[in-house]
Amino acid sequence: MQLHGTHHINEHGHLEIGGVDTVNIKQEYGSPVYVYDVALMRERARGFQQAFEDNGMTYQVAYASKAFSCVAMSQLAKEMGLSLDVVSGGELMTASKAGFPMEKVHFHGNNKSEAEIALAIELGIGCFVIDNFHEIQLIEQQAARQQTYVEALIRTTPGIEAHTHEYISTGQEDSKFGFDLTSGQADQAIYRLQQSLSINIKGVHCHIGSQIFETSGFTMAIKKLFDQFVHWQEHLQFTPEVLNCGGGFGIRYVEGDEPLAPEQYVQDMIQSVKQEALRTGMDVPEIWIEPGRSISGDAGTTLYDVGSKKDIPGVRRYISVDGGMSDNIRPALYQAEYEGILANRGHEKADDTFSVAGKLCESGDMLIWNLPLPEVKTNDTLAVFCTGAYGYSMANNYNRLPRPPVVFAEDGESHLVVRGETYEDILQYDLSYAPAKAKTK
Ligand SMILES: Cc1ncc(COP(=O)(O)O)c(C=O)c1O
Ligand SMILES: N[C@@H](CCCC[NH3+])C(=O)O
Repeated sequence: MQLHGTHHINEHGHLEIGGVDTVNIKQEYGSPVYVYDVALMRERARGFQQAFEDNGMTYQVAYASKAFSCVAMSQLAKEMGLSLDVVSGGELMTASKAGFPMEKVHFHGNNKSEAEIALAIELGIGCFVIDNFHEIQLIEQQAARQQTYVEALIRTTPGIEAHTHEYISTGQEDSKFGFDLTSGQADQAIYRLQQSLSINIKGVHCHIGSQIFETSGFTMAIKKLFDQFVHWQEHLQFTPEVLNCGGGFGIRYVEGDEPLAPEQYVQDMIQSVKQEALRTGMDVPEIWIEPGRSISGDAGTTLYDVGSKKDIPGVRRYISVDGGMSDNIRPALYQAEYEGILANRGHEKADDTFSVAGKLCESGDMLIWNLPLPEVKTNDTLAVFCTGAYGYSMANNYNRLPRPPVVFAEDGESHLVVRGETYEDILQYDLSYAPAKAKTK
């Protein structure tokens, strides 16, 4: 079992994260609980930044807050000198509440509402990543209403779609996002934006997918975009100042996952941009990236309490935990795989395999199949690793389970950064139904 960052087994045989014993964390905050290794998030973010700085590049590393967003995470992103990618009014308000510098916020989304656009302009965000023609119109209306103008990138679909560690070329018809390059939609969008009095188009964005293990998809996209840059310069006199290559850098969830070091993705990207600039005679643009999973993913660990057990002789041994697809929907949604250990007995040898079931009313609510563990007992603490991205952010109240708290651990201290939901929270939106007259047929 490979432990990440500050995760290690201490002298009591307990898993420790950020210098804090996870057995104590479970005792103090209850379970399930998401625990983040803050030092590891700092290391990941710094790795990306350093790679740009070592190459003397002008850059922005925007944390994709969809991976894990809360006020404390936005504050940490601010402290780490990151920009922020948001995709909704909710993520935008979270950044605003955290005092995140709005000029470093990039607003994404294929269906931003009028209200979201108005709010973003009011708050003074750094730029919109424009996805479609409808959005151009909405932004223009809102900017005119607020008597201002905005900066923007256009999101393009370069015809390269990455599926985990594979990539395949696809046509624009397969993506709901962005302006297609080959059909001329992107050309039309640029022309349209050049006429705009309220939108300044400063560059181009593309995002080819998520959990990518190699750099060839990125380099192919960069090549395609530079061909387009030449075309735009010739025909539209448009030269992008910014090239945003998106996110999607993979992490190691289980044995067999072999992501590159974060710096490597950036190195290859920079090299490819420089090569393409040389080939086409264009200037090297600013490079922006948007990592989500690769900053918060392997920093997060979920602690559960083991409850019931069920042995089916000759078939399987099940253990059930006090959470499941409500706090981690990824196994049910994507057949995502995870590893875990008993956090209170980390030094003991695994001598059998157990399949970890959630407590929700679905057979598909399985977190891990056939996990090697020592003989599991009720009230053991199960730690499931790499739940830091798209765990809390995709959590839900299925079966009316309260969402777990989030704890940041660093330098031997734990901090509650999102409190766990209570039954009162679950019930807070419910109103009674008491019609004056009972309806009769
Ligand atoms: C536009 C965009 N940027 C960034 C990301 C972040 O991706 P990841 O968390 O895989 O780095 C996503 C999600 O895939 C995305 O859609
Ligand atoms: N939510 C997905 C990834 C989607 C990324 C957002 N564009 C996951 O958990 O892997």
